[in-house]
Amino acid sequence: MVIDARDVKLALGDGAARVEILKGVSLQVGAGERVAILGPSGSGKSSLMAVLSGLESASGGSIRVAGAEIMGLSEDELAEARRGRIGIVLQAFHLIPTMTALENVAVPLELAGHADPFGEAKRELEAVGLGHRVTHYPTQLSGGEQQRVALARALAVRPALIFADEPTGNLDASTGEAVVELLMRRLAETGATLVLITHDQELATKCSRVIRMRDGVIVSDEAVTAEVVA
Ligand SMILES: Nc1ncnc2c1ncn2[C@@H]1O[C@H](COP(=O)(O)OP(=O)(O)OP(=O)(O)O)[C@@H](O)[C@H]1O
Repeated sequence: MVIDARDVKLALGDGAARVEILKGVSLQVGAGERVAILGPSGSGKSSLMAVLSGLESASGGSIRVAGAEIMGLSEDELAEARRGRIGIVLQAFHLIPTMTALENVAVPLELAGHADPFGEAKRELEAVGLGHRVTHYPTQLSGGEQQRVALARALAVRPALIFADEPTGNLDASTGEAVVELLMRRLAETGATLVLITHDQELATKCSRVIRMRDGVIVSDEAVTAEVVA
C-alpha cells in the first residue's frame, strides 16, 4: 500500500472563520496504481493532495504514505519524509529561474545524496527528450519543455509516488497530451504510483481508477471503464 489514509480531516482558520475543507476522507492506493481525482472547483482535491504529500498538516485522521506515518510530524520532519519518496508536479512548473534545466533536476538528487547528481540529471532529461536542452534556463524553454523538466525533476530520485495537480493546465491540448503520454511512459518505466488531480475527463481515462470528490468528501471511487468517465 503506497497510500493508506483514514478519516482525514482538514480545517483551516479560527473561530467564525474556521472552514472544514476535508470532512473525513479515507483512501487506500496500491503500488503502481494510477488514480485520477476529479471534482468541482473547491471540492477539496488540491487540499487532499496537500495533506497526503505532507505540504499541509491534516487536522485529524491517520496518513501513511510510502511507508511513513506523516500525521503529527513537524514541517522539517514532513520535508524529510517527502524527500526521495514523493515527487510533485504542479500546474505552474515551479522551476528555479536562475538554474538551468540540468541544475533544476540535479537539486533533488543532491539533496538525496546521490553520488552523481549531474550525470543522473542528464540521463533523466534525456529520458524526457530534453538531452539537447540541459543548459537552457526555464525562460528559454517552452511551456511543454518546462513541464518535462518538472517531470524529470519529480522522477529523478525514483519516488514511490508522484502527485500531479493539473499538470497540463497551462499547456495547449496537443502539448498537454504529449506531456501526459510522457508521464505515463516514465511511470511505467520507473514503477511509480500516480495520484493525478484534474478537471479533464479525457485525462482521467488514462488512469486505472477515478475518484470523485464533492464538498470535502469522496463521493465515488471506481476502476476506469468507458462508462465511468462518459
Ligand atoms: N488557506 C485556506 N483558508 C481557507 N479556505 C481555504 C484555504 N485553502 C483552500 N480553502 C478552501 O478550501 C476549499 C477546497 O479547496 P481546494 O483548492 O482543495 O479545492 P479544489 O477541488 O482543488 O479546487 P480547484 O479545482 O478549483 O483547484 C475551497 O472552498 C477553498 O476556498
